[in-house]
Amino acid sequence: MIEIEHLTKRYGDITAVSDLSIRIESGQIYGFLGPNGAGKSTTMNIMTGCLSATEGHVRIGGYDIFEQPNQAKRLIGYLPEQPPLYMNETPEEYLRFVGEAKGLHGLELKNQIEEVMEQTGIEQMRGRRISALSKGYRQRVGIAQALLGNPQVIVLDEPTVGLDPLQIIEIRDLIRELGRTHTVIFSSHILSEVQTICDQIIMIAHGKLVAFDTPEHLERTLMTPNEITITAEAPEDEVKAALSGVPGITDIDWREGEQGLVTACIHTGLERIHEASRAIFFAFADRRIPLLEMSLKKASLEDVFLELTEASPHDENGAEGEVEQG
Ligand SMILES: Nc1ncnc2c1ncn2[C@@H]1O[C@H](COP(=O)(O)OP(=O)(O)OP(=O)(O)O)[C@@H](O)[C@H]1O
Repeated sequence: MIEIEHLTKRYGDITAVSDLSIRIESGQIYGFLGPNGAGKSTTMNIMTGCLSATEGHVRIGGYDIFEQPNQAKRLIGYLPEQPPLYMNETPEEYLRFVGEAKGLHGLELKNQIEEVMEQTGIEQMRGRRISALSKGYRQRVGIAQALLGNPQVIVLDEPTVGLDPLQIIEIRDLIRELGRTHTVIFSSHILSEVQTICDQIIMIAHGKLVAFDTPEHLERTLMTPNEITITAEAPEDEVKAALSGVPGITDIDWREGEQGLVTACIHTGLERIHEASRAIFFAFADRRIPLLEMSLKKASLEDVFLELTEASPHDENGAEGEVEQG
């Protein structure tokens, strides 16, 4: 559906997107994840024909966005980070204006406006000025205009930013709903959001692709080890002896325990956390060593994100690499 090939965008000395290649298939929800300044908006602006590229190609449904912009743009609806809403207009007036700009008119325009207002739940607000709407409803109006013209792909740049928790839930539900009938690509720097909504995660940092996978597979294949923390009531040498026969342990950090107690943070192999915790339990039980505490910390998507997007010392953009979470 969308092919991005060797895409590069430079703003003077700043390389916002660097040799990015992605292939997006129809009918899935893609989360575009990356820290601030990673290049998400730049990529989305190029993909939707709003910005030129320095190098590379983008094809939408086989049409080149730079050479056949009209055909390519017809297949894509876009909600930019700051949608150009006309505050003095009502949603209905605004949608009519956008629809006409997309080449719709007459009955078709009227029907489509009704349809997108229903899809985004803004019918009740049709006659109010946009300036009087909450941020959540304004965002819905922005999504409604993206849906006009029946595009196959919907691209949403940070659609939940600045919304309150209830509005965030509503917009996420709307994205899920749209995912049933459209290919949806939305950017975010909120991990939990991307994890719960998307079928695929595209992760970028410093303008480069660092991961492209399902949320589940990304979590399973990351490099961060799992951790098991135990507290046992026994001398340290007995605890060491008990752990020496446990398979799957890659490393142990010994922590200072209270009197008579030993605390250790045990690292295990990637997929072996339960195997290791079961073996630890029985090793201590066999030796009748009281195990007072055992807690598991599984590697999470957050770990993957931090691991893959960590700012490199040679970061040419000077990007901050900060992570915000919802
Ligand atoms: N018009 C511009 N002129 C110069 N530099 C720019 C311009 N637009 C973006 N940049 C730079 O390009 C890089 C990528 O920016 P971009 O807005 O695409 O990132 P982003 O991932 O969308 O970030 P955010 O989540 O903060 O919106 C950043 O270093 C940014 O400062």
